[in-house]
Amino acid sequence: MINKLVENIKKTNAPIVVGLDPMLGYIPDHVKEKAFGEFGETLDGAAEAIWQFNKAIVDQTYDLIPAVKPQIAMYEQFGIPGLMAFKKTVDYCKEKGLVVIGDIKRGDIGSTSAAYATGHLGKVTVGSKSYAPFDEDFVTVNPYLGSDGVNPFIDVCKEEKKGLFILVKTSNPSSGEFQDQLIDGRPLYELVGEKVAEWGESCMGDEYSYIGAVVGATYPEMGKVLRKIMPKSYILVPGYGAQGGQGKDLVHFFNEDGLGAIVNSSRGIIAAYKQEKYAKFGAENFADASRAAVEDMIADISQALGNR
Ligand SMILES: O=C(O)c1cc(=O)[nH]c(=O)n1[C@@H]1O[C@H](COP(=O)(O)O)[C@@H](O)[C@H]1O
Repeated sequence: MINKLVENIKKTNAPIVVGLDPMLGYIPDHVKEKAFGEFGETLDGAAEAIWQFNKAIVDQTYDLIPAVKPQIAMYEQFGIPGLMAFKKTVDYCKEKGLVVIGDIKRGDIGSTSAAYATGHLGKVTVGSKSYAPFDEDFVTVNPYLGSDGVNPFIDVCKEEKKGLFILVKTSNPSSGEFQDQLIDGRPLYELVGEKVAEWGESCMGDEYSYIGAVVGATYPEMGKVLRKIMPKSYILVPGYGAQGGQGKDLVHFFNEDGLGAIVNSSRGIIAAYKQEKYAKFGAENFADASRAAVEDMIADISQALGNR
């Protein structure tokens, strides 16, 4: 899958990911009214609204982008119907040729991680049959439990030719509370970055490893150091847009070949119609506003990379 991700990035010339984080508050009234008319103000109604919202955005943007990142929490909050909307979204995006990064941030003791990896990346066996329950291409993994919590994910990736993005330095304001703690004079995130590089060595695709890292756009200086520590790992960079990251902050997350990083924006794209800049589209044309926001994000990052 790392090869497909790199191929899609080269084809679109757009190192970006659209984050499909569909909170109900971002969904225009006309979409909600239609869904609630059919299913009532129920969990099924909410799930239908988020599915229709996602589908419209994917239909208007898939030709411009290499990948999407549905964040499972936004679906899980609507229970089983929400998870069904998650799965429908994963399948639809794959049909459209997009790489799907399931943002699930899992990680546990080995046997439990193995079950998460089976459910999200692998196949589960039921009697004589086997099923791929969620079937994302990549997932995000929390490495706090150490190697035996991460290895089951790596094993499934090797079998299924899939990939991981492992949390190294997260974008949120409190991320330094633990991640920046010094151990023998070095911050913990650097030690985790070294471990990601080591895990990645035995997991090489053609140019890059399928074991990648997450490093927030909000910490560009740390991104520069981590880029060097993990030269063969793709870096998923969230924090663009709504959290304040801009193209000019991101150049050092990329390698000299212009590859090596993929920048996520969720609210900045899916709720673009709510921003003054895109207000002219109106709520009716929310997906056109998302397309314009994708085009602007690509231009911003390309310009920053061109100027370095
Ligand atoms: O793993 C992630 O994607 C992630 C890691 C991180 O450090 N920071 C971060 O914001 N994210 C996710 O990236 C998305 C950011 O959303 P926006 O701030 O709306 O663009 C959310 O789905 C977060 O859960």
